[in-house]
Amino acid sequence: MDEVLVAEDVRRAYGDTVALDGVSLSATAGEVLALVGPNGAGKTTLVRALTGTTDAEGRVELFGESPTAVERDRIGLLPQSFAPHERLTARELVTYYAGLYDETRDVERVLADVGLAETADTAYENLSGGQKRRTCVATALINDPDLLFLDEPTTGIDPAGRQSLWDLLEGLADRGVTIVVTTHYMEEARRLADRVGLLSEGRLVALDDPETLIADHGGDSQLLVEGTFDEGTPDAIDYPARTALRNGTLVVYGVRPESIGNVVDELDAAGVGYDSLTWTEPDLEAVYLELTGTGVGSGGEPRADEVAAGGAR
Ligand SMILES: Nc1ncnc2c1ncn2[C@@H]1O[C@H](COP(=O)(O)OP(=O)(O)OP(=O)(O)O)[C@@H](O)[C@H]1O
Repeated sequence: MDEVLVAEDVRRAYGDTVALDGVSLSATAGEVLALVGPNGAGKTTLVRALTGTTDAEGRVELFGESPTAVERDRIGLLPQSFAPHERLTARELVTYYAGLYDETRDVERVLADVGLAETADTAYENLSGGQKRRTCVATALINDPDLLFLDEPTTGIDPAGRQSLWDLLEGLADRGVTIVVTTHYMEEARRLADRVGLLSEGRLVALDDPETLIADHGGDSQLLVEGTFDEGTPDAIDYPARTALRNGTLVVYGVRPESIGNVVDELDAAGVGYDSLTWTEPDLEAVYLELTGTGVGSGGEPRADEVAAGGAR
């Protein structure tokens, strides 16, 4: 398969801070690769190393050339920090970026694709956070790139806007565009990516398709029982699966949906009252926790409570 992107042993340090500690990966045409990790894991530095916007050790090739040698039109980049001129409208901004390339897509089509057709004449400073981010995405799409890097494109975008952006990116990938996207939303990575790379402290701890990652490292499904329990409660329940208290929640591991009734019977038999039951499948968050000992959390910050949960396993 033709590799559009190859990176080998990429390293980058800022003084004593090791931002990238030997990352190797590749991507093929039409592949969506998601890079996931909490704040400080190295996602932005990796995107910058892959696009040649920061110096890094190791080998990076895009279309068989060094990032700075590749024809500019072929690459689209949405940096994490991107602050366009506030007084220009969305249409003016996208038109401005179109002027930087010899050949571009139609400005109106790109604005429509990112859902800004109705707000194209609003000054950037008056757009909502999500509309601003979508304007930025549009500037990365205007040159009709073959390889697109998006550093946290959906941050600040509401669920409906995220959904439509995902649909847009899937359409691009179907047309053969390779997409490298960073996110700290695990579900976004699972939904969008052909392969997910889990970054922790500058290292790529796993890179595979999300369902394989979950099957290999996600562990058991769990039944979460909310209520008021004491330390002896897990032992009072006569159920074959492992049961533990985690931050006040009674967790029964390895429960299949069809067995939830059996757990309820055991809780009743043991005289354990509860407020609610929630059944959860293993997900990428569980994979990350298993492989790194820490969680990512919805805001990208490491989840201390999940460190404790990891210890309880
Ligand atoms: N220009 C810089 N100067 C000094 N240190 C930096 C610089 N850029 C990144 N770092 C450090 O490198 C490490 C990786 O940062 P990076 O921004 O790549 O992480 P990230 O995963 O993108 O985080 P976030 O989700 O917060 O954007 C962090 O410890 C960060 O403080």
